[in-house]
Amino acid sequence: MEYCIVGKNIEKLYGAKKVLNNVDIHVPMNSIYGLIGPNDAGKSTLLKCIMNLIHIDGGNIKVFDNTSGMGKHELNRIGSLIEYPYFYDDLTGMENLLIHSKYMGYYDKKRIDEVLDEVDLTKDAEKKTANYSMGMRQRLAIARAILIKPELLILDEPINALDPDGIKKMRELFKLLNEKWDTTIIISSHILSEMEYLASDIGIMSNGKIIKEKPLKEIYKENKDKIVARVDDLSKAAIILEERGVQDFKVIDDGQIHIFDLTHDTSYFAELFVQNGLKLYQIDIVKKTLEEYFFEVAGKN
Ligand SMILES: Nc1ncnc2c1ncn2[C@@H]1O[C@H](COP(=O)(O)OP(=O)(O)OP(=O)(O)O)[C@@H](O)[C@H]1O
Repeated sequence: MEYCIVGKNIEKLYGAKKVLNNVDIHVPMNSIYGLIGPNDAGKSTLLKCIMNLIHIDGGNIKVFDNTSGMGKHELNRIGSLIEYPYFYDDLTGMENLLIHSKYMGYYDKKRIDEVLDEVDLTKDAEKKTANYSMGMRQRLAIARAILIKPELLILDEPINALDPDGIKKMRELFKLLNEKWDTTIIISSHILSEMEYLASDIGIMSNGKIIKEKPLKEIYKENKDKIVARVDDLSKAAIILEERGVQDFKVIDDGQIHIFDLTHDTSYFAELFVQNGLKLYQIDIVKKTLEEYFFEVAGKN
């Protein structure tokens, strides 16, 4: 597998506190890598270390082919949004992007108009950013990050200030960048349902470590689906299952029974319950969500 970023044994201390404790990270080329974890896990710190905004105290980070980490050459291939989106607030959105494109040596007025349109800011382009809402600042920061058509995009909680429409548009934009330009994207977020839509790979951080790293597809494959049935008499349903030798099930308080033994399908259990006189209100196969997986993994750690 080809990787865009490989970090090994990364350590970062603030005073005596080890904020990153031997972090290993592997970001596959052309992936959308969702970095998730509770508050204080160290996600922003890790992204800052990858960006070389702060120095690491141990370990190493390979960016593209550069084993010394992020250098000048790599920075020209990267777009980022880390923490609060700062701008020259006396200038307009457009002027801020013009300055950034000159600074990056990527002057293309057409591209500036294009990114403003992509983040839905065309009509606000001539307003001073001092008058932007937080959501508008976040969208302008995303426009700035994608301006140079980066090969790698590093986004720290890029959607937390956006409304549902803004979140949907950004999701489509990130997917488009990934599919059309092969942009590798590392994105940290607390919105796990959003990560499920977006990410191809997941890294779970807890207490300054990456405790799990996997393609989302594998997470789904490993985490067994379950059959969820809603019936009128849960105790009777449990007895019926036991009589049939089904042991891997759980009675849930709110009228549901969860069956993890999937050697039979839903129609088998539907027939079994109905033939034994139960009222069956609903029966479905349900996939484990990323949120459930996250709590399971984070809970163990
Ligand atoms: N400049 C700093 N000086 C001292 N401690 C810091 C500094 N920056 C971060 N920390 C500490 O490092 C720890 C990890 O912070 P970090 O912001 O990386 O976590 P996070 O996972 O991004 O959290 P959140 O989800 O809340 O954004 C926290 O305990 C924080 O207080």
